[in-house]
Parts: sequence; structure tokens; C-alpha cells
Amino acid sequence: MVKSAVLGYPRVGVNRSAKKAIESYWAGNTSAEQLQETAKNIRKERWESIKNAGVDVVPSGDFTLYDHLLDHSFNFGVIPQRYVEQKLSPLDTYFAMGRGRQDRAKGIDVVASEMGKFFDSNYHIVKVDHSPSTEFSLKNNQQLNEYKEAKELGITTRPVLFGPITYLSLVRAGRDAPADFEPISLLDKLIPVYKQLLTELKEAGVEEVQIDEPILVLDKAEQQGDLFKKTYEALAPVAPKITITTAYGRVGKSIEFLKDLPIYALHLDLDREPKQLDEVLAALKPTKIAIELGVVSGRNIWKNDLKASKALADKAIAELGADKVTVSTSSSLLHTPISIKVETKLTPQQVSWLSFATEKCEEVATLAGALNGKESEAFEQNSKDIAARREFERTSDSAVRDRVTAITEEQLKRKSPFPARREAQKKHLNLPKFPTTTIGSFPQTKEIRVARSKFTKGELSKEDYEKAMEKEVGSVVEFQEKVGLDLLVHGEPERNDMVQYFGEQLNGFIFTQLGWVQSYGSRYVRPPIVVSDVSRPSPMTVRWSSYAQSLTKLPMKGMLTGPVTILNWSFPRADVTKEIQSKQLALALRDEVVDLANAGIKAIQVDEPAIREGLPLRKADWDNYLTWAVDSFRLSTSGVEDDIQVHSHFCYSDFGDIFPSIQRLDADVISIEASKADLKLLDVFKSYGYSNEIGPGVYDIHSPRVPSEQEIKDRIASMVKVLPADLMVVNPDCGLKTRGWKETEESLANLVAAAKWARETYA
Ligand code: MET
Ligand SMILES: [Zn+2]
Repeated sequence: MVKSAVLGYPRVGVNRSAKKAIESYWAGNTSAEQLQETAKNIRKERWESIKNAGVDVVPSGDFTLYDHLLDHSFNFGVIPQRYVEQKLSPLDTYFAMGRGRQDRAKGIDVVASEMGKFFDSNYHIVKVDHSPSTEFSLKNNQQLNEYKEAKELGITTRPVLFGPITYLSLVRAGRDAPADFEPISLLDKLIPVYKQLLTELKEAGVEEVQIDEPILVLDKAEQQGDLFKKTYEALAPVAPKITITTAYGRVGKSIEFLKDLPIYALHLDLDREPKQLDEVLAALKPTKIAIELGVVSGRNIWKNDLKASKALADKAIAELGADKVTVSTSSSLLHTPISIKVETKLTPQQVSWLSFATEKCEEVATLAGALNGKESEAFEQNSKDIAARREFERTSDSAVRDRVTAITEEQLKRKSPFPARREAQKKHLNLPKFPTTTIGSFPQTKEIRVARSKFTKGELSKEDYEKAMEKEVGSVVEFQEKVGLDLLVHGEPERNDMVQYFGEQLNGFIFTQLGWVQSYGSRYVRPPIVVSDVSRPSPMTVRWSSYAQSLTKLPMKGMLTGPVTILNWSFPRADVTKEIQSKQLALALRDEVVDLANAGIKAIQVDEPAIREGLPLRKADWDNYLTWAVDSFRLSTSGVEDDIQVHSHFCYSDFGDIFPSIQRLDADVISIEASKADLKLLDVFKSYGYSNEIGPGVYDIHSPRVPSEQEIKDRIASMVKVLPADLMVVNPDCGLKTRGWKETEESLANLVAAAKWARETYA
């Protein structure tokens, strides 16, 4: 019999109950007991939803109040001293590790652990500091507790946990650890804790566990065969049946050692990498290892083509036999919203294309049923829906398709090289040395949000809403003139979100009302969905930028989100490559850039903060991605004359490894988040240099702290050591939308003063 499984499920709770409960606890409105009670109810709701969908193998232990990697550190007793010192309750210590905590009156002040992107997803893990002296002990067997909790409800589950090698690869080396320390060197100390955890599971009657080792899809795992062997040879004898999962990519050469591990089954991501199946089947055939086929995507929201998945599974059955095949999701479903059934504004046709977590559970169950010879209406319906979607896909926008096919090399290039453009821009913009500017947004005040929500609900007319936004733009412009900034922005008050705002004005996108996906902790986003060819029916930002420019003689910078970022922060369509979608977006933005220039805007910023996170996990795939990503940016910005200054902005990640590609974007000016990864970035500048203008962020906007004038001067001074002074721009490290006005005013006054000082000092 073929079985069905799911690797993990969203944590948000129906109606975002988890988010609300957690935030209410943080605000001091509910007790720890109340929060735990809610969490228990949500776990029940999750298990029942998966079980009711007909799934055989239901996960447990994957729920979390903040982040599941953080849970592991906490459960293993890895609590850095700075948290211990705060003398908080266990729950508050846990949250402090995730998000920091400050309560000056009580003498509490501790920063959060570092966050990092989880593989190439937009989910962020919490990376707790480890050092050579880190000790592990099993303080809390969450997997066991939740297994028992489900059992009491009559549901038998498969506990989920990170494997030791992935755990140690994802956590962080603390600041005080020696420079060459790598957490993986702690493996021998960690294995006994895993042994204990798994022994306890087995003794409690657990039959199988899911051990996530997604690190196996990275190049570096191919060198770690010995570590895997050692680890699993130690764990297998005491553990329930082990299934190792490998989401987000292909196992590649690692199959050579995986086939020799003493495990029950190996899971593959066949959504991303269906081609790996043959090779893996051939390797597993002579062994006892079973296979778990991750055919239903945990990453996108498209209805699975069950016939195609069945064909893959049939192959596996032919090779290994039905008893050794499980059909599953490609990864945890944490990257998808809970259910499509709560959406009321999508058309029935749109609904028929989509599948969120609950529907994906139904898909794996239906698929297993079909493989076991059960005819079902659901399977038939799926075939019809997929056929209808294919039909829709054929009705492409030929004008858009033709325009993409006709893209020329010329369109990817500005008219002249940077030095000539720079001269033209100097005359056109007339900026001083060390020009000051900001990244775009200004504080999104309560008034702005209230006006927007009234407008969305129909309580405020379009005219009145736009008037309110114009008033906001007016005061942002006035403030910038007063504080003495050189290159102004309109402040972006009219934008709900830097991607959604554009998606809503472009053809080809749809939006959910409740399609929340976890970004980190209690923060959830609703990614737009690309459903068809993308085009721009009319200008999107010109009226705002022109209005702002009409209020001042100083130059106004237009502000757009770049093609790669729009795509990376949306759910892309699955029938067309990302490259094509990105180029369609680029062409739409290209028209916008040209329209802005024609409207008299002399500087235009096209933000690409998400360009790094789209980078493929395997180095062999980098070139292809970077080529189309860079081309897309260039396509969107090269339609204008030399005297238009093109800016771009990067933040959120470590750009060191793609810095040469950032140079290839050939933006006239880039701003880059530097304040948190200060030294690393300076090294990058030192080794690669940068030929165009550059504004490494001079202060961190992610905290309400006001940087002193001296701090900013010091920062400029350290950067001038590695970058030419006459190419330096002075700006914060990201947009100011999450900040309050008071700290913004003080910080920018200090920034302007420091830039004046730099002008004199480096004249
Ligand atoms: C995440 S990058 C944000 C850039 C945008 N222009 C802003 O200032 O908010
Ligand atoms: Zn930013």
C-alpha cells in the first residue's frame, strides 16, 4: 500500500489565532497559561485538519510559538549567557532569544539572536549563538510531548525534528567564539542528546520519525558523507524508523552516501527537482531504503497535477514496490496559507487553479488513493481543473510575449558608460559631494494606516484618500528641505507594501484576503500571485512623484520596486519560467521609468532588496539566475537618457558573494544595508572595489535608536578608507516606514551634519 504524508503545516492558526495570541501575550494582555492553552487548541486544529483530509502520516512537533530552529536550541538548553542574565521566565527567555527584549525600568535590555533566511524561502530562522563551550542537554522533549498530546486526541503522528547536521549548519557561531569556530564541530556533543530524544520516543511507542536534513540539498553536504554516516549509525539503533527529508532542492552526489545509511526512508523534493528521481531510484533499488516522494509543492500555491505526480510515483512503485513508496509534500507546508476555502473575492475559475495547505493535504491523500487503485471523484475533478488551467495558459497575451522575445542587447544597456553618464548627471542634478538622501519610505503613521483602511472599506472616497496622501507627501517634502537633505523622496505613504502596491496596478496578478504566510515570528505576509502575463495598463507612480517634485526645487527621486524583487516576493506562476516572468515585469517597469523621466524626474530608484534571496542553492545554478536577474534590472532601467540617475537599493542579506553581479547592474548609485554587517561588507568593497556611486547605509533603521553625529562620521570615515570619497552617498540603510517621526527627525539631522563634515574633511 502506498501511504500519504505531509512534512509540516502552517502555524498561524485559523483566523491567525496563533499570531493574535502570541502578540496579546507580548502586550501583557494574556497570561502564559492562556497562551499555552491557545497553542494546544491550534495544534489540535492542525492535526485534525490534516487527518480529516485523509493523510496517513501526520506530523507532530512542528508547531512553534516563534521558530522551530529556535525551539531546538531552547529544548537542547542552548541559552546564551546574555539571556540567562535577564532572569526571565522560561517562556520569556525563549521569546527574548527570538526577538530581544527591552524594559529599561526593570533593567532588562537584551538583543535578539540573529535571523537568517531559511534556504531560498522568505521564512526566517532564529540562529542562536554557539561556541566551543556550548553544552547540550535535553531540557524538553517537545517531539515526545506533542506526540502524546496528539495520541490523547486519538491521532497517531510522526514526530518531526531537524537532524543534527542541519541543526548545527544553521545555527550561528557567537561573536565571542574564535574566528575559525564552526558549530558543526559540536556534533559529537550533540549526538547523545539526539540519542536520548529518540530513545524516549521509541520507548513511548513512536513507530516513525521524520528527521529534516535539508542541508543535503547544498553542495557542501556532498563532502559530509562521513558525518552523516557517523550520526545515523549512532542514532538508528535507538530510534524509531527514520525518514530523512531533503526539501528545497536536489540531493545530487550525496545520494552516494545516503544509500548506505541505516534509515527507513529517504524523502525527495520532486516539485523542484523531478529529474533526480531516476538516479535516486537506481541507487536505492539494491538497498532496503524506502522512498518518500515530495510531489505536492510546499512552496507554491498551484493545484498539483495529480496525473503527472501519479506517473512519477508509478515509476517508483515499479522499481521498489508499493510498500516502499509514500507520497508527500515537497517541504513543510509552512510556506503556504491555510486554506483557499476562506477566500471570498477570488472567482471560481481562480479558485480552481489554487491549492493551499489544507487542499494540499487532500491532494496527497487523493494521490495515494489513486495509486492504491481507488477511483475517486477528487482525482477526476483534479484532471478537469488542470486541463482547464492548461487551456487558460494558452490564452497568453501575445503582445507581451512578443515583446519579451524581441528584447535586444541594446535594450539592456544605457546609452553611455558610467563616467559619461556621471558628467551628464552632475549637470542635471547639481548635487554636492557626499550627497544625502533616504531610501524612499518615511514613517507610516497611524493616520496613514487609518486612512488606507477606511479607503479599502469604502468609508473614504478615492479623492479624499488621495488628498490625505498628498498632504502627507507635502509634509515629508517640507521636512526634508528643512533638515537639509539633497536628493528628496516623496515618502511612499500611498503604498501598502512595496510589492503589493505594484502588483495591484499590473495585469497578471491576483490577491488573497487571508493568504497569510509566515515571514518570521508573528510576522506574516500575503504574497501576490502571478497568474498570467504581466503588463502595465497605465502609469503607476508618476502622479505621486510629479506631485512631490512640483513642491520643491530640489531634485525628487522616483521610487519603484524592481522586477526580481516583485517576483521573489510573490508566488510565481508554474507554467512559465521565472526568467520570462521577470522580463515581463522588467518591460512594464521600463515603461514606468521612461514615463517618470519624461515627467521631469531626474533620479529614479529601482529597489532590488530580494535579488540575493532568489540565488539558487547550488552553485552550478547561480550563473543562469544571475544572468537573467541582472538583465531584468538593466532592461527596466536602460530606457532613459544618460542624464537620468538610476539608483538601486539592497538590504536584508549578505551581498558579498554576489557583489560582482551588483556591479553588473550598472546602476549609477546603489545604497546597501551595511550597518549590521559592517565589517564584512567593507571587506567586500576592499576586495572587489566598486566603480559607480555608492551609499553604504550609515545607520541601522531597524531599531528606534538615534545614531549620534559622531557615530555617523566614524562610519563615513571607515568607508572612505575603502571607497573613493567622491563616489560616496550618505543615506540610512533602508526605508524609514517602520520608524517614528521623532527618531527619524533626530537621526536625519545627525546624518546631514555628518555629511557636511565629510564634505569639508575630504574636500
Ligand atoms: C526593503 S527595501 C525598502 C525600500 C523602499 N523604497 C523603502 O524605502 O521602504
Ligand atoms: Zn531596504
